[in-house]
Amino acid sequence: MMAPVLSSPYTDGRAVTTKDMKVISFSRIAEKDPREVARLLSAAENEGFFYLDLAGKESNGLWEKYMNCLSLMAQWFEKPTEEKAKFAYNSDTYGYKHLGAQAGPVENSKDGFETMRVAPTNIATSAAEPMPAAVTDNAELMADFINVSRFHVTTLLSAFSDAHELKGAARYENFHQDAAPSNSSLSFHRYPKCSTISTQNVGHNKHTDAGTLTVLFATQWGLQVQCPGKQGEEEWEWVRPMPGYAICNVGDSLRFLSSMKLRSIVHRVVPSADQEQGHRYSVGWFARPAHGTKFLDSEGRIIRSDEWFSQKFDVMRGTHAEQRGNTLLTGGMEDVAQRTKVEVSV
Ligand SMILES: O=C(O)CCC(=O)C(=O)O
Ligand SMILES: [Fe+2]
Repeated sequence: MMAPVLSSPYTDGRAVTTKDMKVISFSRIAEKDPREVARLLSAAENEGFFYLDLAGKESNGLWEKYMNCLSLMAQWFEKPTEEKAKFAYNSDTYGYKHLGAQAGPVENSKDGFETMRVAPTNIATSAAEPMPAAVTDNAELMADFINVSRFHVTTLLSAFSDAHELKGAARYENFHQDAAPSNSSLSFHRYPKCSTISTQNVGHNKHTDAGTLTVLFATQWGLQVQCPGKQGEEEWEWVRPMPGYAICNVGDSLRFLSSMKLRSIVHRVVPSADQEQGHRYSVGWFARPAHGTKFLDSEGRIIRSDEWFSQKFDVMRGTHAEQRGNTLLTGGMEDVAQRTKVEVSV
């Protein structure tokens, strides 16, 4: 059973302002309702983040699929680290990532999450680098979760293609043929229980997502987005967890493919009151274009999406000083002052 969503991310329960985000009905997008498509486009062009209401039959039980897969993986995360580390394959699309492998939200800190990633091609027991039994024994469930997530992404991408009047191979969904090799991946994240005042091995450093669209599932506080504040400086705002709704965001690859018409939002994860009580979990379907897809990036280069992806993950593992040196971490969404700011606390 899922615990109820806490009313506040703060341990003293104080009221919180949350980011006002559009709620898009997936059913209406699937039906090509022009008003809903216009709202979707406005969310992607102006905000870069939106809630996706999964209640309709068109969503094919996606929320329940997420809950079933998460409960399997939450049990798996209980295993000792040495056990989990057997599935670390030095890949950013499949296998285990240990706590602290990337830079954290605070200067000189390391991240506070473990990840188990499942690539669509990696579920079969026969894979050269096998997944844990929690995945292979439930291959159908995992494949179903991935396929239905994919269907959601394709439907959204197709709405963007229509809105941007793209034809044939130029349509966004056509860079995402299921059979084409890509870095698309299903990621299960666990942020171990911690105190909200710790700064080492907590949270997830600021970033934009490397791929096209992310469909994120989370029922606990922790996620924050960067928004222009009153003083002209960027400020962090909390994203309210909403059971039954996925949180979608436009990644660098889709922004670049759209010639910057669509926007990404810089986001991060910091410890919240939930994490004083137990681990925090989030699950993401990270859609990424087929290998070889080319675009103009935020460094002014024509680059392949798979190359952008691998450079970005290298930067995420780098030091904060290295991250300040180019636009890769936040995809060019920050001005120089913001990008080079040293974060001394969260
Ligand atoms: O854990 C979360 O809620 C967000 C994780 C995230 O932004 C990511 O993995 O790209
Ligand atoms: Fe992200």
